[in-house]
Amino acid sequence: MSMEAPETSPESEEVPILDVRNLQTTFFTEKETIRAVDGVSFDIFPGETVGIVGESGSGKSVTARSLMGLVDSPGRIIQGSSIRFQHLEAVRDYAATFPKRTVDLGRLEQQYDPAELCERGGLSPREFDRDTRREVTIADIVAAGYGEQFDLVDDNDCVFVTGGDPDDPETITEGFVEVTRLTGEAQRQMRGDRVAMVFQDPLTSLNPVYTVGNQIKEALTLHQGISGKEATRAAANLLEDVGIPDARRRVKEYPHQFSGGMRQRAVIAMALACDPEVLICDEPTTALDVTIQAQILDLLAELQEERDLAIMFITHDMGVIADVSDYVNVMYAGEIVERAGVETLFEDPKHPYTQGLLESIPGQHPGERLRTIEGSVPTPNEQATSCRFAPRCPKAFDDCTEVHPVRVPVDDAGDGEHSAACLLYPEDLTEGAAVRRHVELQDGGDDE
Ligand SMILES: Nc1ncnc2c1ncn2[C@@H]1O[C@H](COP(=O)(O)OP(=O)(O)OP(=O)(O)O)[C@@H](O)[C@H]1O
Ligand code: NI
Repeated sequence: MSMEAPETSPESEEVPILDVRNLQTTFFTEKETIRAVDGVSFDIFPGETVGIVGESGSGKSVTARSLMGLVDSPGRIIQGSSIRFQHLEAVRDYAATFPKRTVDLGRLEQQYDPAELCERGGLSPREFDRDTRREVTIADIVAAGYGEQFDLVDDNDCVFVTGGDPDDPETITEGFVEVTRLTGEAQRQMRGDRVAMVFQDPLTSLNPVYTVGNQIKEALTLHQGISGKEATRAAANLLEDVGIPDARRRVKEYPHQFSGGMRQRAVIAMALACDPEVLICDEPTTALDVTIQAQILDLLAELQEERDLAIMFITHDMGVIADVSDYVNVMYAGEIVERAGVETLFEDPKHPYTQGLLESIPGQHPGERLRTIEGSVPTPNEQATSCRFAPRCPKAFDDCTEVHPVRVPVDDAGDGEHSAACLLYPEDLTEGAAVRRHVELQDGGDDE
């Protein structure tokens, strides 16, 4: 996985493997429109675990399924959303395999002025998770699905090269595969070979009528092209890697012969059979008892270290989040309301929702009844014009029902590592000035 090309600069290692911007996944049911994921932005670096935490119905699983290209009908990822997969080896591989779907963005960058395109199309920089039009790039416009209207790209295009010659994939130094634009074989290759997912219930991933070994072998054949005796051996090795004792015998057993914890280990082995760069875990330990849960979390940490895996870890359990994450995204009603490094989040939570979640961890106030946040997560049916947490928020004031907060930096360092979407911030401004700042940012900055 190392980047051996001599022209690769050291900075290229600093690129997040997944860059998610303004992700919006909407369910268009007969009865209503549900904006399950509504403008979510975050990134994940190789070897890093990014947690997503929030109450039931906040949009965690739909975020995960969007990254996997597994959104069920009547759901759709809508225009403006972008999920960039920025693994250099994968980009080269895709450019070689799908040359007709590969675009030289470097060339387009020389021909077009993104700010002018925004102006012409009436596009707000918010659409690209940017503060001002000047910050918008051609990559933003194309990735978010606005390239067609300016005749920059075709519907089919999904591999975007920003450095190097797309016709000579080995020379590529920078680029991305846009996950939201993948279809057909290109999508299948991403889902299998590059990004894998582990669900809460291992039985959704295991077929009861085949042996565990055969299912892992099938994954190995499909994604790594190995079969026969070699695959049998590799399957047993994988089971061993995930800590299943007596693996050589157990590959021949059926899922029902495994305990819950062992099944989840088998599912993780299956995910690893694809040798993915990104592993998405959606409540993988929720159904397990505490001891087994801890073992699975240890296993994931070990595998991450060995393979430099990027992990997105979803749970509603603040305790688990504290254990596994490097960074945490707190989700509420389809939005990320706070993001911080794990220690910062627990020591200095800024958003009243995060503060509420932390207060509701059992054992915070011994002898007292467990505190909970009253009420429940609303279903976002319309574009937000106010703070969706305001009706439950102990700190809400009048403007909270009038202005939709934008996520702003809240850390002392001001490096953007810690941000929250709440009208109480930035703290150094007066309440009125802070509210005005949010209105301005919402409108797309003070571009002149
Ligand atoms: N197939 C679907 N059709 C319609 N609405 C859906 C569908 N899947 C999810 N939703 C809606 O999207 C919203 C977010 O759901 P999601 O499953 O992502 O929540 P979650 O945060 O994972 O919750 P939990 O902790 O219960 O798993 C919910 O309002 C849900 O009703
Ligand atoms: Ni879920």
